[in-house]
Amino acid sequence: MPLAEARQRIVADLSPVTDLETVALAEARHRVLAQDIVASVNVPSATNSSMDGYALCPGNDETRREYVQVGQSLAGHPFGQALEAGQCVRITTGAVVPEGADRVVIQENVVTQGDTVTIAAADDLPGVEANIRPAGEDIAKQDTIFQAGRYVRAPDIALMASIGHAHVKVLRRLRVAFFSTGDELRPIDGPLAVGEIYDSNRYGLAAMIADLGLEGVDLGAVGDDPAALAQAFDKARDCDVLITSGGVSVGDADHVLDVLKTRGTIDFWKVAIKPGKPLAVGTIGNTRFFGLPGNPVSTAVTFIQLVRPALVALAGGQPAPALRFELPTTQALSKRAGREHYLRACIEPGPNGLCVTPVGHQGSGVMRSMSQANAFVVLKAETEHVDPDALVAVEPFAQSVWQ
Ligand SMILES: Nc1nc2c(c(=O)[nH]1)N[C@H]1C(S)=C(S)[C@@H](COP(=O)(O)OP(=O)(O)OC[C@H]3O[C@@H](n4cnc5c(N)ncnc54)[C@H](O)[C@@H]3O)O[C@H]1N2
Ligand code: MOO
Repeated sequence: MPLAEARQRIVADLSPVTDLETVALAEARHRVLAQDIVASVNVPSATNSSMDGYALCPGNDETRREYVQVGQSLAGHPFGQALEAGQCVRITTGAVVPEGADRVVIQENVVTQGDTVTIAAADDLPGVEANIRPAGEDIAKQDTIFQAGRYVRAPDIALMASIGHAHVKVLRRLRVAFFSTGDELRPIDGPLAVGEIYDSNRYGLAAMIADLGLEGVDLGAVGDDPAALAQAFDKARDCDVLITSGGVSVGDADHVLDVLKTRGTIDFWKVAIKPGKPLAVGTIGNTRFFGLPGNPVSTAVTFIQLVRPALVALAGGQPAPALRFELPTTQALSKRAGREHYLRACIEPGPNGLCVTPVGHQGSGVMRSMSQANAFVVLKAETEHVDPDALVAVEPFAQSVWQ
């Protein structure tokens, strides 16, 4: 199946979670908002100074340079009275600007003698509103700062705290079960016999699921045994999603699809992507199923490119479109026509601006390429050759996957 069609089919007809829970704001990071967030206060709450200096009431005399200091307004300790023409107060950053004052002069620009504050140079006369932050400059009371469906990031926590929003209604976390398959897999804290390998994909999957803020349910490593696989499938029934790694190709021990057929349905199998061709997508009852190929880079690439947008949508969020742009490649690239290729690459500064270089060995078992890379180079299915310095499509890893 062409990659574009697979992408479309994966996100079509998804039923996002709807159950809500209320969490303390500090727990809301990487959760999906289940309510619009409306400000009940202005931020800042009062008109205040952005600098340490003197809040001035020039009256009708814009060129006035001499003022009488009648008090002070410190952050948390407002002056509390109105100023008259020719008066000023000492003011600190964040302190309330008293009524009557309409500008602040920074303290570096004045000389003081007793109660008299003089602006040293005519050039330093502040204009109206200088160094003043109006009430509601950031958020006005009744503003909707976020809409339901928003994925909460660290700055959002600060913004909600700034309006005193102590508890937040969020969607329940998507439950994502996962297991790896293969008789060769061993726990990572034991020895290896000949032909055995550590079960690295399960750790990679757990980390990618956790990175999204979703609840991972680790069902362990399952041998190449249809009965054991069937049991593992059944354990995932109360989860929203099941992701497996391995056993989806055409080998004698690749039983995942046969077992899936006894438990649910296969929507499609095999996508024109490299790495990741034998990806299988299906359903078991209400659980969405993604059978990822076992080669570690294939597991990671199919998760990022095809599973992640579905997880975001199922969790109640909006998958962000891929941030894709073109950069010159420092190397010639060759491939066979037929599949869209996702090369692991590094975007780096070059002599004429940014360029991109594929990192190391591109084999689908070579996980170091994933670890070292900071971007994918995407080559179209029909592409066979790219010359050095030609523009290629690039997708940086750092982009957000939630809108
Ligand atoms: N005759 C054909 N052979 C293969 C084809 C094909 O079209 N015809 N497709 C190849 C492609 S492409 C891929 S990708 C792999 C995927 O196969 P499976 O999903 O069945 O994966 P396995 O055979 O179970 O494992 C592949 C490879 O990955 C290692 N592996 C598996 N699980 C883990 C794990 N949890 N942690 C680390 N490494 C793991 C496994 O040992 C194998 O080396 O099939 C090709 N074959
Ligand atoms: O296409 Mo498979 O996923 O590379 O090795």
